[in-house]
Amino acid sequence: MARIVFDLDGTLIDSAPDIHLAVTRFLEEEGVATLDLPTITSFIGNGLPHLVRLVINATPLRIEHHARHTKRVMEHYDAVNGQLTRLYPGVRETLNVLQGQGHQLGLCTNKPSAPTRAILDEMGLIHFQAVVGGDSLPTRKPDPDPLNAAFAELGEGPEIYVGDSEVDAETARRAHVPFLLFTQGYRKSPVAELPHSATFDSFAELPDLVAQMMADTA
Ligand SMILES: O=C(O)COP(=O)(O)O
Ligand SMILES: [Mg+2]
Repeated sequence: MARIVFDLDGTLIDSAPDIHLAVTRFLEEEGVATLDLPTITSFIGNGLPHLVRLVINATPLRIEHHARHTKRVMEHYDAVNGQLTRLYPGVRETLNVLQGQGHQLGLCTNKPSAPTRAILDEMGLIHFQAVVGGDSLPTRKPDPDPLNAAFAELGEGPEIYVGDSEVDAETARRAHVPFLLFTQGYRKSPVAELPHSATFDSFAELPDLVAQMMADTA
């Protein structure tokens, strides 16, 4: 059986509306014009401190206050996390199927660990034997270390990484791990520009895709 590690934002959950809400509350508090959902969605992928840097660059706010602003956006996010976030269709059923087939499941996200644990609890996603967050290690994706750490915690078996973005494709490439690209997440470039082993549009396709990859590598 395989070790399958998943990305979180834009892969298992559509969390952009809550991240947008947190940033909106923060910008209102600062008396600054708010940014729309597509803009904030395009900022997701490299972790919250990076997202706040992009927000600062898009507003009159100043980079000297990055640490304080990051802390405040995080507080707003912790307060709203789960309100507007939804699982992508079929996620729960597919995780149940893969776990039932004996695969070892893990999570590797650039979202900080505390809100990651909170949203997994909220969504009842209890499938992961390894959870690596954006602040779990000194580096984050696209550095391959967090992904490798998740696989190491899962023990033995072929490795598969499942994600939605440029950052995930690059992480998989650097870790030399087969990458399954979910096409309905927060990717900014065309599918063809992201290195991948296969793509899928719906979670119902994933168990067959995994079985096929295992047969190909056997
Ligand atoms: O928090 C982010 O910026 C991205 O999170 P992800 O790695 O789960 O897509
Ligand atoms: Mg993602």
